[in-house]
Amino acid sequence: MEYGVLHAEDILPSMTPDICIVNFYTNNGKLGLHQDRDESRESLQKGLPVVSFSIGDSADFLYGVRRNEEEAEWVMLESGDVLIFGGEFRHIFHGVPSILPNSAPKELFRDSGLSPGRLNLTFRQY
Ligand SMILES: O=C(O)CCC(=O)C(=O)O
Ligand SMILES: [Fe+2]
Repeated sequence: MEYGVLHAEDILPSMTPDICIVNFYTNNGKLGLHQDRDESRESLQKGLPVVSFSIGDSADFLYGVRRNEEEAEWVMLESGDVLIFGGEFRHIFHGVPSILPNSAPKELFRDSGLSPGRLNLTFRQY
């Protein structure tokens, strides 16, 4: 992995998103390790990035080069975090094994009317 990069566009190809996939996780919500490969062959070959926005409760996020939870790396995604993967890591396996209930900023649910849980938006180019 590259560290110390200030701008994702310095290391990833730019894209114009035309797809947004919306996931909503309740307290027991989870998503198994998978690759995002429903986009066009060209998009996948170019490594056009997936841009993922997390809103609401925090989530454990696993990622790795194989579909193996034991080997996977882990990061916590909190409300407001933006995760981007593309380039040589476009085919990385990733998933959400668990949500941390009641971890969102309190004002969020109060002010937005969003149901308790975690909202994730991923933008991609087909
Ligand atoms: O909820 C997330 O952070 C990941 C969502 C995801 O991997 C997907 O929609 O393909
Ligand atoms: Fe995914």
